[in-house]
Amino acid sequence: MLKVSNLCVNYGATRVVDNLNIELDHDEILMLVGPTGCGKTTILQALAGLIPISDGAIELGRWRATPQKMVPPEKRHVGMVFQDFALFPHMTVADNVCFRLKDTSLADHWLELLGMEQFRDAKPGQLSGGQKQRVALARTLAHEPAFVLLDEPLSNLDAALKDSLRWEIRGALKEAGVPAIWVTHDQEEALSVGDRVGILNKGVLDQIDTPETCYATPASRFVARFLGEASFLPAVLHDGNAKTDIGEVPGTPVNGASGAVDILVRPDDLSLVSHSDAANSTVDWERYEGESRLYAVTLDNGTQMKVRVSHENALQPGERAKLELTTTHPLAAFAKEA
Ligand SMILES: Nc1ncnc2c1ncn2[C@@H]1O[C@H](COP(=O)(O)OP(=O)(O)OP(=O)(O)O)[C@@H](O)[C@H]1O
Repeated sequence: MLKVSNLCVNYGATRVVDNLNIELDHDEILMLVGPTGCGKTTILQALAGLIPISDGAIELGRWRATPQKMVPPEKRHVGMVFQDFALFPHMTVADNVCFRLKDTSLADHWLELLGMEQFRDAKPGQLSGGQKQRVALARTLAHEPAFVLLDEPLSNLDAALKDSLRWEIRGALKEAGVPAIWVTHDQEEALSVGDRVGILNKGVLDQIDTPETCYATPASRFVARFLGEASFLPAVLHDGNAKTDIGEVPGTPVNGASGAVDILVRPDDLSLVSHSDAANSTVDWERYEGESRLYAVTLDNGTQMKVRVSHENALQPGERAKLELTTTHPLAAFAKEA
């Protein structure tokens, strides 16, 4: 188990990672997300042993690193995967994967598993971005790392490739059976391929939990907004029931919120009907998304909500419409902001 306890990292007088606690099971994948500059790369560098830590401990198997006891990267058996692939351009695929490797049979195993065996003799310059990343992953896993750190491995690839490669990477990590921390900017990637998601806010982990829990019951408004479109609708929460101007739904209190609250509403928790006698809102703007349309709609009570509907349902800005809560699952209820 990879265990990070009360980890703090300072750059000079500035604390960049504050009291981080993570425990990862032997084959668990944690997706680490957060806004730019919140400390994601710093965490990976600290775990890899590339920078000193200021407080706390990192441990895995037989080693334990603290501010007093630096464990060098090679003793941690860490595998790293970067967005720019970091392959040697003058070496073939096979030589890249076998670089400093004692048992080269593992290289063949991972090249085959990642569909790259026919490119053994190619140089990185002859490969596409996705192929390069497969080689980089094969190289990392062939070295039998004790844990793997991935720093935005898909950010240099186009959208269509990202979608398939993320599942290949997940499959390979699961096959290797190692804990992994995967930094991404992509909230869809974070929610789909990880076993758990950690959301970092200015160096502090706001929440670490399953994707479903983080999305449906965020620990804070920051997490709610970071993981997707979020609208906050005034409601009165009583006995697990949230009453709003546009319908009643089950409510789950966050941090003991009760009475006058704001419930978190996602765009697919709502329906929007035009030409209704019971119109209660006005369309502000529309974003065409192909399969669907996203609307911003202001209710007559002044609250702006985002709602996603079928692409067939075209409304114009300024048009009156009826917005209704249609979900039956419980919505997270937050105390009113001061
Ligand atoms: N070597 C350094 N010396 C001083 N400050 C640094 C150093 N490296 C990073 N920082 C600062 O530490 C903070 C965290 O940086 P970090 O690169 O970990 O963020 P990040 O979440 O990975 O950002 P991004 O998503 O943009 O890659 C930032 O404010 C950054 O400016």
